[in-house]
Amino acid sequence: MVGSIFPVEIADVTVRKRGQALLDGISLSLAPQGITIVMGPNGAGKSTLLKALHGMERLNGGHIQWSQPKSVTQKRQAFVFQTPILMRRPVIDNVAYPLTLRGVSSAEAREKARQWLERVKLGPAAHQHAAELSGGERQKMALARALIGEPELLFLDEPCANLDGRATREIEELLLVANADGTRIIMATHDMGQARRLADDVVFLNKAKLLEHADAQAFFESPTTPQAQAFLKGEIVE
Ligand SMILES: Nc1ncnc2c1ncn2[C@@H]1O[C@H](COP(=O)(O)OP(=O)(O)OP(=O)(O)O)[C@@H](O)[C@H]1O
Repeated sequence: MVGSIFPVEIADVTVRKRGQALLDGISLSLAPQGITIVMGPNGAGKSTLLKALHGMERLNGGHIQWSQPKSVTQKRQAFVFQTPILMRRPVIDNVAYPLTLRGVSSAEAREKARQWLERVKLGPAAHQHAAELSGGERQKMALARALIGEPELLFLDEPCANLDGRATREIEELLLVANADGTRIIMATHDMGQARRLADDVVFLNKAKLLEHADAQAFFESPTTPQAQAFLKGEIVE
């Protein structure tokens, strides 16, 4: 049994594009358990941080040190984007895809996908075309496709940004169950209520810089920076 990919040490990470720093000297250590919520105003660098951790951004400085080699680390992660990627296939094949990629037989992959579709309450939609699903259903499908591979770490970038309350609640319940079952979660959200409901710890970014990393209770009750205080009051942060 190979050990955990956690903890991860993020040391002085900088990402620049077209002369602009999207991440500016970020240093952070993330523990093996829980749900980390990445918060901050528009353009703060939340998506870029998630993508950098997932190996999707070239770093201009610093480094990210996982507790396992890169080849192991990347296979143990999954990423759910704000707008789910849809394959032009039935829902069940979209969900089975990560397993077929790994060489699991089509019958076994489809059976596992069917079970996951039941868990996310999409069982009746299994044979619909993915493009026929509503926004909330697409996100649940994306979540099932991410979780079917039993990732040690799941990234989510604003997964509920365009969803109604009911779909948001369903996604949050699935995330809490996944986390209780052992999947580490790192998620970017604008939604303060969602952050309060889900976070064990909060990473607060503003203008490409890390301003706070704290336990959720400490962050929400006594944020230390004026920017986080203003953000939590719903003020515009500059
Ligand atoms: N490929 C790119 N080239 C140039 N600038 C970019 C690129 N991607 C993002 N940016 C800019 O970098 C900044 C940080 O973007 P990022 O998406 O990480 O922020 P965010 O906190 O996730 O924002 P939002 O809440 O709006 O999604 C923004 O100003 C954005 O416009």
